[in-house]
Amino acid sequence: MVDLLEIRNIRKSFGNNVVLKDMTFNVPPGAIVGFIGDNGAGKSTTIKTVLGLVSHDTGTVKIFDEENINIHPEKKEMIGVVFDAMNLPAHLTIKQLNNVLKKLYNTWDQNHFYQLIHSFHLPMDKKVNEFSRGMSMKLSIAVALSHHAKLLLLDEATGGLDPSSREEVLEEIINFVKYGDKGVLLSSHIMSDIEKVASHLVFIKEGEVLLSEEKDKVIENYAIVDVHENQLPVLNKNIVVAKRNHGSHFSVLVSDRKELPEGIDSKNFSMDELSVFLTRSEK
Ligand SMILES: Nc1ncnc2c1ncn2[C@@H]1O[C@H](COP(=O)(O)OP(=O)(O)OP(=O)(O)O)[C@@H](O)[C@H]1O
Repeated sequence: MVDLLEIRNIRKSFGNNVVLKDMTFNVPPGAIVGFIGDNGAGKSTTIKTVLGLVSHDTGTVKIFDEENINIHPEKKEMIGVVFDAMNLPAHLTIKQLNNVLKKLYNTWDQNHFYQLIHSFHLPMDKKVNEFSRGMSMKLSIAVALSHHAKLLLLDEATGGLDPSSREEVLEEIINFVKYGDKGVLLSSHIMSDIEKVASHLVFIKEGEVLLSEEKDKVIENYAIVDVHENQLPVLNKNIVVAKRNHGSHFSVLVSDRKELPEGIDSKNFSMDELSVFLTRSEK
């Protein structure tokens, strides 16, 4: 099966500021890709580029194997999007919104929408502009999940949610990919969420991909080792992903712990530690 989303060598600048440099990764069918990077790393710009909301300078974006600029409006319905600040019509109640969305999307699934509204504990009678930030977020997620999308682009979608709402939303995201034909790009700063649901990890820093890998491979094979600078040359260059300098010592992230020379001990790491390591490392 072809990738649902394929981003190849994307470069984007705003004036002299190059914010995406050679960005390359993909979302295969069945995958939940955790998209991770510090504030300003380029996550939202990447997602906006995918949607054609900002133009890119060079590179290609393919959605469902078609260049995103050529994508037919009907196929656009197959993309569900949640941004941090969504603009759903403020003066409508959920029932009224349902009537609008029914006309907007050929594939609108009212039953599923109301099911999600119920399990997200959203009020039917309040207007959207009376919703809290978290409630608005849950509503946006319910909308994105209710038009039979094949690809979900979720930008910080779980950020403002309380722990039990986050769990409900994460369960729905896992449900979304369960038949193996749909995929999700999920940007988040909450590493426990990524750890819970992601099948793939894409870490970026200053518009560049530092690591793009299946999560299980990272957990099974990757390791962080502490070495003296004199020991650096004994490490196989092909397995060195990134390193951090601490004076005469280095912490090194390697992609295959089995390739480590004898006498160099590896340590396990949490997703949080991996995230901090990568964003503070040199390549
Ligand atoms: N419209 C714009 N004009 C100029 N610069 C922009 C614009 N949009 C984004 N940028 C810049 O692009 C860079 C990447 O921003 P982006 O919003 O993609 O980061 P992000 O990874 O989503 O960050 P956060 O985690 O804080 O949401 C930042 O330096 C930002 O200032």
